[in-house]
Amino acid sequence: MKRIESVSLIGLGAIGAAYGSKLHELLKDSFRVVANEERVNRYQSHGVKVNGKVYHFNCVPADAKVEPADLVIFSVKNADLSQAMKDIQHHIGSDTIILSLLNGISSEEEIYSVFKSEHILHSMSVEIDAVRKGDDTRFSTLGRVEFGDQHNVRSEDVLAVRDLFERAGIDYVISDNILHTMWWKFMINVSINQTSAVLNAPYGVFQTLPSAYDWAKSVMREVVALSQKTGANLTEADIDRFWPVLNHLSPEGKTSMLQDIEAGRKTEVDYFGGTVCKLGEKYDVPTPINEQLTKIIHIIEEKAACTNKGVPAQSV
Ligand SMILES: NC(=O)C1=CN([C@@H]2O[C@H](COP(=O)(O)OP(=O)(O)OC[C@H]3O[C@@H](n4cnc5c(N)ncnc54)[C@H](OP(=O)(O)O)[C@@H]3O)[C@@H](O)[C@H]2O)C=CC1
Ligand SMILES: CC(C)(CO)C(=O)C(=O)O
Repeated sequence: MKRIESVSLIGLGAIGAAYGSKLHELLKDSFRVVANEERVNRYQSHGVKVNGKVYHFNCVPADAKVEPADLVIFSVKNADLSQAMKDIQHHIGSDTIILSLLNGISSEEEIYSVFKSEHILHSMSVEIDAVRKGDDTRFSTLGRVEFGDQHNVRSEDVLAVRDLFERAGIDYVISDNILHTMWWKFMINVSINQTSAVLNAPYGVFQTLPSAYDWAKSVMREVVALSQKTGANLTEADIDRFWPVLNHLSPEGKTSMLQDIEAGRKTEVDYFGGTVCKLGEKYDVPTPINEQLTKIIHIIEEKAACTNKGVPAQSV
């Protein structure tokens, strides 16, 4: 069996730092964090905090020529993926396994279009409630990584990643139907990320207010309808499967999209509601709630961009 002895990760944010802390504890300096000079200086001068503990990861500048890693993990936001692929290219060799922990349903394809690698696994992290403020990440649960081969076979790569997760103490599930798994997570993000962003609501609001969760479910139903056309075939039972997951998250925890809104960053709305609306047009499936959510979130982003530039929104 292939054994993963070296891992390179790009995107030391909430997700990257949370899983990175486990990989660093296992692999020490064979776990490398790739970043540009400004980020490397920042990570090296203060370290990165995960649940109160300061980590000094082995940071490698993006332009350094290095030995390829056994496994490369992407954990940037979708809009940063294209730059991240350039920055981490020296870490990807012909045998390197690639995992993308990005939400949405397009990152694996985007990575394939650049590296043409047969070693890209599909994956997603679920039931994790990591919240990041600057370089300080906290989580109450690390959840699990669900991953699999695009043909749903237990390939050598799948078994190698399973072995790594066992050694690192990262919970995982190997999916037998990766398309369905990816779409299930997509449905959750389209729903809970976007509704939490416009309601300014941490998980506790959805756990305790039936009206909020009912609305979130109506967003999921648009994705269920679409999935019937794409072959992912989600059903009402898949919606019901999210309730116990939601209740396992910290009431104070926040979706990655709400964290983006609060930090005045651009969100991943184009990869969630934006994608739903495009697919809705393609397959002639109505997606009215996603259309409104997408519009509202774009407006919130525009307001934040004005604030960031010091321009009052009313003068634009
Ligand atoms: N947070 C969560 O609970 C979950 C998030 N996800 C998904 O995981 C992905 C990452 O989300 P999250 O961790 O929350 O995002 P964050 O914004 O917390 O982290 C992204 C990190 O990527 C860094 N980055 C961006 N571009 C580069 C680059 N070229 N080189 C090196 N570093 C780079 C950013 O650095 P800087 O800050 O310096 O710009 C930032 O630290 C998203 O797709 C999200 O939807 C999935 C499950 C749960
Ligand atoms: C499912 C959820 C909401 C938390 O793990 C997530 O994926 C996110 O915050 O982006």
